[in-house]
Amino acid sequence: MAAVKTVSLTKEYSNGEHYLRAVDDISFTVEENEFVAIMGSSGCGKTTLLNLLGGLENPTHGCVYINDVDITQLSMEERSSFRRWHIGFIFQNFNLIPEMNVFENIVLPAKLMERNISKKEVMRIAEELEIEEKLLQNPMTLSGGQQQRVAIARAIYTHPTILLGDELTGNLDSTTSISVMKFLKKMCKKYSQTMIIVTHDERIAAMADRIIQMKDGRVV
Ligand SMILES: Nc1ncnc2c1ncn2[C@@H]1O[C@H](COP(=O)(O)OP(=O)(O)OP(=O)(O)O)[C@@H](O)[C@H]1O
Repeated sequence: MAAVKTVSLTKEYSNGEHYLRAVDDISFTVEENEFVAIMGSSGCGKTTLLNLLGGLENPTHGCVYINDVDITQLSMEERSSFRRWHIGFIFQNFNLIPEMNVFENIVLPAKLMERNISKKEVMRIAEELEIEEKLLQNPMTLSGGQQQRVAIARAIYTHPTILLGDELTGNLDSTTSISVMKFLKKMCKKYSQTMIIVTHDERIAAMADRIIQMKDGRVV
């Protein structure tokens, strides 16, 4: 079974009189346990594609299958529940909740899934990401790179089958980026996860099993 499959996936935005095809008729498959990097110049549609894969936007045409479920056919409510159980999303702007401390942010998706929280497991992940001393702090008091690692910890704590990341190491220096990616690869292997990331960083992309190159909304 493919972990992710898109069929003629298309997203058009209207800018007044004009239509822009940010994602233009993309069909591809990502296998279970595969690590794919999406690359391409600014504005070519990478973030839009990732948002469609994660069900955060509706396509104009086409379908997205995640674990054989066409998420474009789900209601908003069904899609949020599906996303919670199957997809981990690491956003470019982190989306951390300022009213909660770092620990509470990391375990929030698991709480929403009504799972038991293991402090030991949070600690293990936090140590790998070198944020173990920040767990009781407000995330807004952390550096951009530290906030990014909190967002990564939150996305992986529930071990989602699909991990989607938009420039997930964009705020980290190159040594930290590589070590974070090595850790994510190890976790994906251990928990049979599939990882799809958008990156501009050639060294990060080189760690992937496959690179998908985009140009003007298409896979080239
Ligand atoms: N909500 C929107 N409304 C109108 N146009 C949009 C919207 N979101 C994205 N676009 C346009 O769609 C195109 C693709 O944008 P997208 O953010 O997917 O590109 P990208 O490859 O991720 O770029 P970058 O590498 O700079 O982040 C761009 O021309 C952008 O202006």
